[in-house]
Amino acid sequence: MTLIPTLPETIARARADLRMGLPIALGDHLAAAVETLSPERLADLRALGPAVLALTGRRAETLKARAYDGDLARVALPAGADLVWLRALADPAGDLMTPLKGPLTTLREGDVSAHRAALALAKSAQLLPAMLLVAAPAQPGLTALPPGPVLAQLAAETAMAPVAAARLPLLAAERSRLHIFRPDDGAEEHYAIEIGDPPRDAPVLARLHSACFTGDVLGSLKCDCGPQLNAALAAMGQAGAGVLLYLNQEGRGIGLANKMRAYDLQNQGFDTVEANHRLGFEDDERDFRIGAALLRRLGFEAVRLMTNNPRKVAMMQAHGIAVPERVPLIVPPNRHNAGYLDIKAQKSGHLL
Ligand SMILES: Nc1nc2c(ncn2[C@@H]2O[C@H](COP(=O)(O)OP(=O)(O)OP(=O)(O)O)[C@@H](O)[C@H]2O)c(=O)[nH]1
Ligand SMILES: [Zn+2]
Repeated sequence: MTLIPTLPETIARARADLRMGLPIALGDHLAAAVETLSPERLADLRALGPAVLALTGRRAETLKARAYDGDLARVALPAGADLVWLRALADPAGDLMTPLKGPLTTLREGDVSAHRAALALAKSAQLLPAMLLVAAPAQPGLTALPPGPVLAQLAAETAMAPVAAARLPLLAAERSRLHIFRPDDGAEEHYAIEIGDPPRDAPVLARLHSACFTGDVLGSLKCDCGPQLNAALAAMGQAGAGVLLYLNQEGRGIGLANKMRAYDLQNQGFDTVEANHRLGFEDDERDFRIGAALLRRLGFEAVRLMTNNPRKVAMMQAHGIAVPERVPLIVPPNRHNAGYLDIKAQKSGHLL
């Protein structure tokens, strides 16, 4: 029967539900995102049984909560815990103002697959990775998913289909085409800008650019994205050939809202890596398999990759794209981004 939603389609619905504040069923648990949960729904969920707050190991570290499950911690809700308490654990914005949230009691033993799937879904919905879970059966009308298969599906590579392409003369290169690719899992579309008519049997000058609304569109001085984007297009224009992938992985994959939370933490004195960790994310949540898949779909097998990030080179090679040459893409620092660029060199291995 083809009219029943597939697993990836149901996951896409679950992402939308969580973003709206609607709980979902994960196996024998109901799960809701703390960020979007209303007080009324919290009360209804708590009426069903003892509730647990699932946090990533990263967030638990900041909160000094024991993460017995390695990459995640299950915090038991004390009797008086309300939405203010939950949000304070979920969101590090107030950590410095109200540092003492504990002592927190975390659970050990038992099956954590629903909790792990819940956190993976929160990340894939670009919400704060903090999920409230209650052991209760699925309710009519709620999106229901099996935890194990959800985890496997979220870790799997998504197929990308070309949707449309057209000529798009650019300031940097008049002979350019913009290609749109759509994933089959209802997630973000990604773009490829093909400059000139690069031969498919030779390494192409290529750039994998991750979306940065603040840098690319607003000209933010806090990062190097805008100047890197322009420099890459200019180099390709000059060479007469190239391909720039514009990947909608804003904020290294955490989304613009979480990136602004990270910026707020940076204004409190934390660096770009610490800010991600305090929010409960890894330093870099991007899936670079998408870039390799798009290059292959466009017919490229080898790239001269414009990047300072050795991880990008390694990920291309690991996913079947040869990188015979890395082309550095250094732009002059300014007084707002010098610290950020230093941290990328020190902690993320960027070559400067
Ligand atoms: N989470 C987070 N993301 C940021 C921050 N500053 C910039 N970004 C994001 O970081 C990404 C920058 O990616 P790129 O320039 O493609 O990659 P890179 O890893 O720096 O490597 P290069 O190829 O050398 O530029 C974009 O998605 C930005 O939105 C920050 O402080 N926190
Ligand atoms: Zn940027």
